[in-house]
Amino acid sequence: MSGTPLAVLMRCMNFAAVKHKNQRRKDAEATPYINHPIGVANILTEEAGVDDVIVIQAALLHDTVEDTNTTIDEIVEHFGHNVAGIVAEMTDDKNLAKAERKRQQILHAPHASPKAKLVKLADKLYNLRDLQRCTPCGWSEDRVQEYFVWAHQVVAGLRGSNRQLENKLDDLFRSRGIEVA
Ligand SMILES: Nc1nc2c(ncn2[C@@H]2O[C@H](COP(=O)(O)OP(=O)(O)O)[C@@H](OP(=O)(O)OP(=O)(O)O)[C@H]2O)c(=O)[nH]1
Ligand SMILES: [Mn+2]
Repeated sequence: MSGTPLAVLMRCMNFAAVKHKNQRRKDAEATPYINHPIGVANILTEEAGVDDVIVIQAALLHDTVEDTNTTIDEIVEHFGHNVAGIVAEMTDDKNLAKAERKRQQILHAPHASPKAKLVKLADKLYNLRDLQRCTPCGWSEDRVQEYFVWAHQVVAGLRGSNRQLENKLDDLFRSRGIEVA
């Protein structure tokens, strides 16, 4: 928590890298998983004009609790309540069946905090671009298209948060034949 903003960000990046060290993305190249949280943080600074360090910290840490053994208490201890709150908002309940988890994301999106909405938009933008880049191992074309349709429904609940990200997401949805309002 203490330290210059730069030191705090490097501590987050290091924490996420250690936590995700054995994970790979689902693409054929098995890209290191850490590329994703770093890429989400980079979208926020480079493409969304975000300069709130709390949001960038949360972006770097956003999948640690959902996808590794990290607990929210650990995030609180190392990075404080503000960051931990956003990470909690980014964490799906893995006890729920997948279809229900996906439904919950659509339902919860409109009620997310403004900072969590920014991270959620950047997360979806990264994942949709990743799907355009290459199909994850074992995914059919239909599954890819279903992810776009579902992401469009989640993004509907996040609108009004960041014009640049929403415009780029809308371009992607249109490229997939999904009508945007
Ligand atoms: N597009 C893409 N996604 C990959 C890849 N490797 C891992 N993922 C992750 O897979 C998740 C989407 O896959 P699903 O089958 O829908 O979800 P699941 O992993 O939770 O079962 C995303 O998780 P998430 O970050 O929690 O996001 P979200 O599901 O909440 O959008 C995404 O980060 C990849 O190579 N390409
Ligand atoms: Mn993610």
